[in-house]
Amino acid sequence: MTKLSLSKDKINILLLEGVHDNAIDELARGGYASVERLPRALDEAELLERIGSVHILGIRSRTHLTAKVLEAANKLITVGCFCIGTNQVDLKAARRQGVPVFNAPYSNTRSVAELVIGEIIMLMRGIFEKSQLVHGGGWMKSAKDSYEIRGKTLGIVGYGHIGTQVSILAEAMGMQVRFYDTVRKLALGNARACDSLEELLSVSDVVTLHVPDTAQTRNMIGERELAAMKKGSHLINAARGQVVDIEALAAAMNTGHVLGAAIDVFPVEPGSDKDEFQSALRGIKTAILTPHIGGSTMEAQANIGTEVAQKLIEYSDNGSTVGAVNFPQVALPVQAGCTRFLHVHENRPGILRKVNEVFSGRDLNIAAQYLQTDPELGYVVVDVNGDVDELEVTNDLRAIEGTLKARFLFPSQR
Ligand SMILES: NC(=O)C1=CN([C@@H]2O[C@H](COP(=O)(O)OP(=O)(O)OC[C@H]3O[C@@H](n4cnc5c(N)ncnc54)[C@H](O)[C@@H]3O)[C@@H](O)[C@H]2O)C=CC1
Ligand SMILES: O=C(O)C(=O)COP(=O)(O)O
Repeated sequence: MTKLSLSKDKINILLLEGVHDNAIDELARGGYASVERLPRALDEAELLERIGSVHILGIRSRTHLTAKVLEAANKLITVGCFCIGTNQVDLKAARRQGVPVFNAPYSNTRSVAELVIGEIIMLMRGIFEKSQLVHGGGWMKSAKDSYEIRGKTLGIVGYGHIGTQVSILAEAMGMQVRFYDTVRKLALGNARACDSLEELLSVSDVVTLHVPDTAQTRNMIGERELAAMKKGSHLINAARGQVVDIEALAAAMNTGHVLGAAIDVFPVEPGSDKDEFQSALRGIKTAILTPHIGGSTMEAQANIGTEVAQKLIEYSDNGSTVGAVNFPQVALPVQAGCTRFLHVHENRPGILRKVNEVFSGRDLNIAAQYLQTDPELGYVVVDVNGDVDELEVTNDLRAIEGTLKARFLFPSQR
């Protein structure tokens, strides 16, 4: 039977923000039963109170894992973001704690792309404003500012997993697609790259944003960029809230320069469904505002639940970091009859030698070893044959200066 440094029933798993049932089922199949699931995010104070006893934490986009929380997470071995974005986690602080962070890079991309396609038509026909009026007893039967999307130009900023799917769907409906990305990308179908963001903004009837939240994308759409958009055009943001200067967008919409917008993500989003949403866009009739639900479909959530739970199990069971967003990627097939040790350390000279001395000093045979490093971090997986005092070895590994984390996983299949 597989023996863990901590038996599976003692591994405490906390899943926040209503992670899908599939995650619980997958974890149960993997032998992990000590799982607590909460429907909401926890704030920093609540996290600080609870994190000390958590071994595996699952979150979505609303839980902010700050350096302070991670430093208090003495038992934490891994974090799963049950979404695409990982900007809500201080990834560097997690690395410093020797904690790999996983996400689901594809599972909700189609859902976002479909929402965007729907919004393009809603915006180009002024559906939101007209529908609101009808709800209030009004009747605005007019073709003013309403257009077919056929033949119009869609500008996609960020031609990654979501941007490319939007591109294909929009072309299928007869739109001309232009895109701008900082990385050279293969243009799909008849889409054409723009040389600059300014060029894209100046030719597009609808601009849709699909970039991650980075220092370069913060406020990438501000007053200047909005002014560079065609008069009467539309903006869609289902990427990250910080990408658009919301005050500047509200001003551009109030003058009518930007006719409509569909915004799913905001610089500040309510921590829970009970908190009031504040934004300068509230009340602007041509602004479709949605509560960060781009990836919130039954299909996406089910797939994400399975995908991320599997990654967490893989890491907990055998140390695989394949798919981790902040860690060197290591996967080593399980060796029969071996005990597996995992050692995460600062990448500085001499540490691997000291790790090996822990084993050679005991006359232990290393059956397999796999090391991956990046400029700051080293992660080594060591499989050792025969009888070994796991606790003693792990303690010696932990004593090596520069060690961030050390644990053992097997012996198995003896
Ligand atoms: N609203 C929602 O519920 C959801 C939002 N998202 C967000 O959508 C965004 C995009 O997701 P994916 O397409 O999966 O990401 P991705 O990583 O596949 O694509 C992002 C693209 O943006 C490009 N890029 C990065 N910086 C850029 C810059 N400064 N200018 C132009 N291009 C730049 C990258 O080269 C890449 O091609 C992420 O921020 C993610 O968090 C994802 C899923 C659901
Ligand atoms: O996948 C993402 O990056 C998202 O923005 C979706 O976040 P959520 O899981 O809906 O909180």
